[in-house]
Amino acid sequence: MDFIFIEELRVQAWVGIYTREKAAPQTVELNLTFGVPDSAAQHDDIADTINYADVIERIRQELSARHFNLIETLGEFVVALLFDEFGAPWVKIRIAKIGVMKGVRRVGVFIQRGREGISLPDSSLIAGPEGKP
Ligand SMILES: Nc1nc2c(c(=O)[nH]1)N=C([C@H](O)[C@@H](O)CO)CN2
Repeated sequence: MDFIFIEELRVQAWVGIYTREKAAPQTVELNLTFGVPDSAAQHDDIADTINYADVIERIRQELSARHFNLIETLGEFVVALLFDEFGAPWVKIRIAKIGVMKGVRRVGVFIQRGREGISLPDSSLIAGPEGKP
């Protein structure tokens, strides 16, 4: 398995439990890593892998179209999108709200999951930006 990463993807999302968060979207930052077949590199063919431009477009579309109370629910939704629509065998995702609380730069959720039957790689090999998950 190879891994595609997408770092510091900023998306407008409807998320939060407060009235102001239900009235307007806010910027969330996503860091994603997902598995792709290493056979894609051998064939040098986009048809054999997951097109990361399509992933970014679908995340933007979906997050602009629905509201989530919890950042955890939003995170699980993106994981399900990668599994069900793109067939990713393994996903690591970190989603953060930016500057929503005084004295806190980012707050959010981190989820790492393999599809049923897919064993997890050693996570130390696939650290996110600056070594963060
Ligand atoms: N575990 C969580 N706690 C909180 C969440 C959340 O999504 N998961 N959300 C909020 C508010 O929406 C907050 O972001 C507003 O500042 C509070 N706690």
